[in-house]
Amino acid sequence: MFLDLLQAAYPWTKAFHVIAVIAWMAALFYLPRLYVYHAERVGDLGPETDEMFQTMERLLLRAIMNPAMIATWVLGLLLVATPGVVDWSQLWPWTKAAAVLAMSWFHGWLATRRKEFAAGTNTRDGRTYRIMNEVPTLLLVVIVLSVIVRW
Ligand code: HEM
Repeated sequence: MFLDLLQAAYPWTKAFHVIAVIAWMAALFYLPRLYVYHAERVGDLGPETDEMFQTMERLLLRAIMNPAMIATWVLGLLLVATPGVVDWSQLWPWTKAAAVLAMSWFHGWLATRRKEFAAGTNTRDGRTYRIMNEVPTLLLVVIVLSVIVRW
């Protein structure tokens, strides 16, 4: 019964999964960019700029990044539960799962860095955030190749 429902909803579940993924990725790309500017400029521009960055970072995390991650996970797991969608004897579900777990770790890493900026205890420089900005790009490539090429 529930499985029939999942099967009937499959294209919709997949469509909303991809929509949630796009929102999540947009935030995962933008937040480390904000951290680059925050880490590099805050000394020159004073406490008002610091507060403005903090507000942008908090809202991006709370209003977009967290809800988008939850929606991506819930809809993704519904797809996993849909009969005939995932064949665990193939390689692609495993590479995708590994990259998705790494993406979720990156999300948590960014959330911890936000708390440090809010407490005024950030120790990392702009260069570190520039480098970390590449992490979601690399993981995105692995995920899209996994689901589309299906090795
Ligand atoms: C968070 C946990 C996630 C789970 C459990 C999950 C699971 C799934 C499953 C089972 C499918 C269906 C595959 C098919 O019908 O062929 C799917 C499709 C898809 N996923 Fe995810 N996914 C997750 C996160 C992500 C992320 C982070 C991305 C991108 C960064 C992503 C991108 C996609 C895309 C583009 C498709 C559509 C592929 C197609 O058209 O066949 N997913 N996902």
